Amino acid sequence: MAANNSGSEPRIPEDVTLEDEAEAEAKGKAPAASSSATTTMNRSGSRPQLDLSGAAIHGTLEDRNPTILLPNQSDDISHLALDIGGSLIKLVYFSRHADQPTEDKRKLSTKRRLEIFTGARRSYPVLGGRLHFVKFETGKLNECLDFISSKQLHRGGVDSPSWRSGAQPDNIVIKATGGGAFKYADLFKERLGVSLEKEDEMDCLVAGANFLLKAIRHEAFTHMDGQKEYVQIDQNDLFPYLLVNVGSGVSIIKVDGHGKFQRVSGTNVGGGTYWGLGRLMTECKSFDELLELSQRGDNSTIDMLVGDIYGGLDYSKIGLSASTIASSFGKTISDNKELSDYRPEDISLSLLRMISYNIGQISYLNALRYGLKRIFFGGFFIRGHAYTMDTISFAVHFWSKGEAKAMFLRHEGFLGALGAFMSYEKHGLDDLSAHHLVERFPMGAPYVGGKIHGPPLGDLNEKISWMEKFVQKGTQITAPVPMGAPATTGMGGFERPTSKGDILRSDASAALNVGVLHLVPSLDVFPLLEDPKTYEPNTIDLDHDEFKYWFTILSDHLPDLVEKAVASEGGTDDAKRRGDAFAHAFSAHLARLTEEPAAYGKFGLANLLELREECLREFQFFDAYVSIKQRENEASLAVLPDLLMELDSMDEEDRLLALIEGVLAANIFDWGSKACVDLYNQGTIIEIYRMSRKKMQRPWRIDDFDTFKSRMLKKDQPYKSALISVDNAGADVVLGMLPLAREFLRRGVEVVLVANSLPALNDITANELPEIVAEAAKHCGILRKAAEAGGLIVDAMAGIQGDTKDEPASVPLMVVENGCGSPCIDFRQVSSELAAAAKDADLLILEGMGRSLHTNLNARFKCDALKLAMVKNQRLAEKLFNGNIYDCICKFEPVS
Ligand SMILES: Nc1ncnc2c1ncn2[C@@H]1O[C@H](COP(=O)(O)OP(=O)(O)O)[C@@H](O)[C@H]1O
Ligand SMILES: CC(C)(COP(=O)(O)O)[C@@H](O)C(=O)NCCC(=O)O
Ligand SMILES: [Mn+2]
Repeated sequence: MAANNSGSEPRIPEDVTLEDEAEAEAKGKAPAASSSATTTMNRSGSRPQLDLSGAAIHGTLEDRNPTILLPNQSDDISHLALDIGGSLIKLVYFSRHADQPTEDKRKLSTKRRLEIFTGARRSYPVLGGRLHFVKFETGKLNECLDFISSKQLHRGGVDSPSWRSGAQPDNIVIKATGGGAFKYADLFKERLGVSLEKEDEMDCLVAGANFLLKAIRHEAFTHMDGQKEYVQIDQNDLFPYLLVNVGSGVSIIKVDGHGKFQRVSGTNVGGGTYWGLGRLMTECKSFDELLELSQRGDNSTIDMLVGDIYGGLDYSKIGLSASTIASSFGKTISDNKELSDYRPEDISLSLLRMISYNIGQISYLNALRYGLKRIFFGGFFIRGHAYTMDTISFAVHFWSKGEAKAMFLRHEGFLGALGAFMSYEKHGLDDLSAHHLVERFPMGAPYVGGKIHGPPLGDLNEKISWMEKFVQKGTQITAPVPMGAPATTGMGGFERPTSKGDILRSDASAALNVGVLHLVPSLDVFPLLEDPKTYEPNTIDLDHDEFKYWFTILSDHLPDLVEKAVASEGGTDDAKRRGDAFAHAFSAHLARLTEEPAAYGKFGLANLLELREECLREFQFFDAYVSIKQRENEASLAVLPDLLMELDSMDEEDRLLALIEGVLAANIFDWGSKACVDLYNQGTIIEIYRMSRKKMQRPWRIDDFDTFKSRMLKKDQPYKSALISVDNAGADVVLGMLPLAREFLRRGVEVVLVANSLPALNDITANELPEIVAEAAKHCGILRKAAEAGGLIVDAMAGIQGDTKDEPASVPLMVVENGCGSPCIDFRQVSSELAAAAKDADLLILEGMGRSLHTNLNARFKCDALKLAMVKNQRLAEKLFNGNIYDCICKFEPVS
């Protein structure tokens, strides 16, 4: 964990994306010790390297976040790389997950677990952790040095053994690129005792861009007429492309492959020119101030336009409108005016247009020269600024007559630093794919519209204090995005920016655009997805109207959620503080997304619901619904024996129907649905369950039950292995899903129950499930034998009701975690445990609104799939099924 260094950390006036070390989610596993014992890792002779020899998992195999011991790892490992440019210093650093003991109640026998893991075990060359992105002004190098020093980044972070033992960082080498790696090498040695190992700037830019384009799903986007659109990059069709890095100066690189590139051109008129000239010509003290000014500018007072020359007319013969700039700053020659006679706003806009347009044009010419159609723009000049991107895109589009496409990168300014980081040998990043990376947006950095800046937020208390400060100030915890779509003439010119907002989202808040990248090597693509490339988890696009609706739903639900969360932590004053901070943080995210829906990349409802859970965890609410879940589990387990008896008295066909009805009816217990929560005031759990069952009337809104039943009754083609993804705690799992699982077991079908890795609303987790199964097994031989066979019940608990030794062996009942902490599931990123279990499955059952309606309703799988849910939201029922709230869905999709 970060040291509690409030007050001692440097002030960071630049945007920073800081670690959230409040909770750990490591799933990194060490590679098999033998396989890496002799690996040589030293590509370029630098010392920082991970020595994985002898690596071993420390702790029990059940640990979700096992500590990895690297006995042969020298203490001076560096997890930091720098790009020291003419204007800005960019840092990329890696923090390993905090070693947090996980309380794991799972009763899986080690033997069974090993069986599962044998299938899933692989060697993970990269350790689980997080990549952070931070920048400083080069002119404030000292702040950067203070930052590195306070976090001991040059010594592997404050958690590293060398830091704790107070060892000297002799011989530590840090990868660095950019001119400053040469210029400031001595200062780094003097201040931090570290040597900078220089990496070639172009190598780094290309390595960084290639990594991002390969590993981050929504890294690249187009920006035309104010519209941002993410572009899916096909890995097999990435090269060649043109990379234009707009930093202080501009580098133009033709990229043909990994490590294959040529710097084909460049221009000295770049970001430094805009900022430098702008500073001289206006009173601006910061780059952002200058950019902000441009948003209120009118360049027609400064630029000579076609209309100025043609008496207000277009020069239509060559396609130039009257508002096209004929000559940047050209008008100032004819007026008898001094610099002070011009508005700084107009100057800034003229400058911005001149430089952006010029860069766009030169880039296009180079693309033309090499026959390239795609141009990626990076560098901090872009700064995610809508008008800058629109201007560049316009130039590329205009000159290429739509043939070439300008694309931008979310990690625009960090290409070089990432590339330098990549140059550490054997960190394993090269092997990472999109499914190993999860981007999160913690409130780790102070961000607010206005000018509040502050220290990096290392610990929970600091974060809470920040949120409180915002509230006290009555400041809106979001900064508006002032730019509307600029009006284009379509004829080679731009009108002025149409929106007149005057605040550029503060630099610190812009940090939210780039989150912390969590490296989770144990995530996998679900192997039963029919086509992972075209798979889209979200059923409905979160467009403007849809977002507005969910904004209201989630905002309305907040007070109740906070109350539950605070109660789950004992209702203490500390919990109340954290509850308030959580509410403000989540509201701030919502407000941010309202301003710019694409702020965090391509965002669907699944992401939004997960963001809420992540926010809770950020403020250390690990299970807001814990007592509700317990209460409902107990009440449901008490009536389970009667239900099982009732089911056992039915014939096969009636029983199947009763089971599916039971699942649908019990899915009503959903604490995320407002309508359902209102219902809970009207009766006990069992009363509501009975009422819900009584109301089950076929045909359901989607009713494939008969086809499913026929398939189940096919005696010559029984299923072998069913993956059953469960949803909510209480009646949902106990009275709905467990009896269904039992039906499969009694038919000789192996069952793997799939549950969340982390809590989300009232969802049952994989940790909680074995106890429930064990409880249920006390009254049911089928469940008991299967749970024993699956290692779910340890020996001591077996034989509770008579000796089962003489009974025939059962197929196993197992539990695996799905890798998620959300009410939805994205099958591109599931636990390797689930991926391994899926290999033998011939039936997948998805249950609940989150996992089978909000997500995956249209997903196709390689095995038979049954999607079961009660629709607990009127709008969704109308939108998806032209139906009503409490409609039921039983969608069966056999593969053949
Ligand atoms: N906060 C900032 N301070 C200074 N320049 C900034 C800032 N934000 C964006 N910029 C722009 O980014 C440019 C630097 O981009 P960058 O990619 O970091 O290049 P370099 O490596 O040359 O420093 C500056 O010249 C300026 O135009
Ligand atoms: C979060 C949920 C998807 C959980 O549903 P579940 O998967 O448990 O069936 C659902 O509660 C939901 O969409 N709630 C918000 C809509 C509402 O309050 O009407
Ligand atoms: Mn749920």
